[in-house]
Amino acid sequence: MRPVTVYPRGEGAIASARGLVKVYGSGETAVRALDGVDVDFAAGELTAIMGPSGSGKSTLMHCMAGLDTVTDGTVVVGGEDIARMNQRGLTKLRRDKLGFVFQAFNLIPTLTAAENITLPLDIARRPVDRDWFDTVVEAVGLGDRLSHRPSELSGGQQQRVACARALVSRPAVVFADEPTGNLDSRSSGEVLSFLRHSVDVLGQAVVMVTHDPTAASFAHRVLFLADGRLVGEVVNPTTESVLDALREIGAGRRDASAPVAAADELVGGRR
Ligand SMILES: Nc1ncnc2c1ncn2[C@@H]1O[C@H](COP(=O)(O)OP(=O)(O)OP(=O)(O)O)[C@@H](O)[C@H]1O
Repeated sequence: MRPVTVYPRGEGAIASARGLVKVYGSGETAVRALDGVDVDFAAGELTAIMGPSGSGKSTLMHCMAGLDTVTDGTVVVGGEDIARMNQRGLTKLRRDKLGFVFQAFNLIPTLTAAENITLPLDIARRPVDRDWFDTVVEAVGLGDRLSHRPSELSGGQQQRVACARALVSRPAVVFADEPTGNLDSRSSGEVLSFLRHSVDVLGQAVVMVTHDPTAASFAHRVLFLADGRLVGEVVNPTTESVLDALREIGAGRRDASAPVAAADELVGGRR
């Protein structure tokens, strides 16, 4: 594990945070969920965020995506400072510049795959760029399933529809929160391969929270959070190097004589 790469003044990043602090509550019960995070996410990069339960992964993603307010610091996404935006501005930013993939696929059961994919654009009354739609559908490998409803698709196929829905508006960044949390290993592989493909071939920026070292190994870079701080990164990760980094975090926080048990608990504790 090495120190987290931060670009000078965030140049070249599609989304950045500096000095990001998030405190929930106040007084004695206040929780400092993020404690001064500097981070940059680049286009053409799939970044995984890992760390123990309660380390601040979801909070970081929510603050970067304008889903939660920040206590201090700056967050810039697609050139806009979202820490200063009002609710209307945040709604527009999420609609126009961000894509989301959640653990639950959140597809509309009565709509076909194609209709689910274009739903955000249809709601926003924005035209569908047919060339881009075809590119995304081809990349996701669902060309022959477009007229199917979610109940006629496997879990992996449903999540690939959700990924295509996140990409169809050409967002600056896709945020994926445990995108493979509900999938078996084969379906996880399908979804992760697609997310990686969307980054390598379509130039997308994807940020993914995961507890799974194998899922993280699909990323270009894995960031590790502990107690609200970014404590290191692994570039071009493998399952093994991610496990080693988790052991390092576990070893620093617990009995150093039992780092492997600590890592196993971090990795397996959620299953
Ligand atoms: N709405 C909230 N109100 C109060 N405290 C919160 C709230 N949301 C999160 N927290 C606290 O902030 C800290 C970070 O939580 P967060 O959900 O970001 O962690 P996480 O790393 O995503 O955890 P997990 O892996 O369990 O999902 C935790 O101590 C949590 O209890």
